[in-house]
Parts: sequence; structure tokens; C-alpha cells
Amino acid sequence: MIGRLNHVAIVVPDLAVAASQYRGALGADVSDPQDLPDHGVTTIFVNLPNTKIELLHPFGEDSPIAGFLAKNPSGGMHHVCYEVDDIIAARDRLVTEGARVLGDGEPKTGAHGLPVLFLHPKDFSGTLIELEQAAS
Ligand SMILES: CC[C@@H](C(=O)O)C(=O)SCCNC(=O)CCNC(=O)[C@H](O)C(C)(C)COP(=O)(O)OP(=O)(O)OC[C@H]1O[C@@H](n2cnc3c(N)ncnc32)[C@H](O)[C@@H]1OP(=O)(O)O
Ligand SMILES: [Co+2]
Repeated sequence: MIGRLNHVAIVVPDLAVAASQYRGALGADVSDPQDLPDHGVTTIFVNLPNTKIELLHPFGEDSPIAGFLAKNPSGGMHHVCYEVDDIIAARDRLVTEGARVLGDGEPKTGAHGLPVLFLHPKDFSGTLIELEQAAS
């Protein structure tokens, strides 16, 4: 069911520092920051030949990543994002199999303007999974 690895997300304590590390020391193509109030995060994307790295920092007071950063003040790997051809069919299959879809269970528009969902990390060997509808 899952397809391409769309991105790996890393929560960072300082977006400007992280962007400078990726752009400078690692010589990567790094986007400008984007605030996503609906998701409670600010993102920067690092564009690699075969996938992307999403650098994340909390935005606003109710950010879903605030607890993660409090527990991991130096930052750390936060989630992996897989593409699926049909996000509703994928969700329904996962629910049938007992996985917990986070939030209200309905897809939200993600950083690339496509529907996304999150699956509870305790149901997938301690890794938070994001599903993104593949671009048509
Ligand atoms: C930019 C848009 C979009 C995109 O298009 O790319 C994004 O990526 S948005 C990214 C941010 N949004 C989300 O992460 C939404 C889904 N996440 C959540 O709803 C929450 O983060 C969470 C997964 C429910 C955790 O919230 P938290 O407040 O930390 O709750 P708990 O403290 O109760 O955590 C429960 C349990 O899970 C462990 N945990 C938390 N985060 C992770 C993680 N990223 N990876 C692995 N495990 C995680 C946490 O440590 C707790 O474990 P125990 O201590 O053992 O109970
Ligand atoms: Co993401």
C-alpha cells in the first residue's frame, strides 16, 4: 500500500541554525521557512535527489511537537512520511487493522498542498507515520 518515502522530519530547536548547517556544511538545497498555523509548526524543506528532509519547529501555543521538543531539547527524528495512492482507502484499511489515526481521523492539507494523516507511533514500533496522498 505505501509507496515513495516523501520525507523524513526532524524537530530542531533553532530553524535558522539547522538551515545553515544543511545549506553550509552539508551543501544542500534548502527552502525558506513556512509557517503552517493549522499544523502548529514552521517547516523548512531540504531537497535531496531521492527524498526530502523536513525541518520542524513549533509554531503557536498548541503545537503537537511541543512535547517532543521538551523531551528532546537538542531535537531529533520525529516522523517518516510515506505516499499512498488513495489516502481514504489507506486510512480505512489501517483502522480495520487496529491502527490509531491521530486527530479527528480526517485528512488535513499538508505542507505540499495534499491530504495528510498521522498514525500513532505506539502502533508502528515507536515511529510516528505520516501518510500523504500521492500527487496525481
Ligand atoms: C507540515 C505539515 C505536515 C506535513 O505535511 O509534513 C507535518 O509534518 S505536521 C508535523 C507535526 N504534526 C504532528 O506530528 C501531528 C501528529 N502528532 C501528534 O498528534 C502528536 O505529536 C503525538 C504523536 C500524539 C504525540 O503528542 P505528545 O504531546 O508528544 O503526546 P504524548 O506525550 O502523550 O506522547 C505519547 C507517547 O508517544 C511518544 N511520542 C511522541 N511523539 C513521538 C514521535 N514523534 N515519535 C515516536 N514517539 C513519540 C511519547 O514519547 C509518548 O511515549 P511514552 O512516554 O512512552 O508514553
Ligand atoms: Co511531515
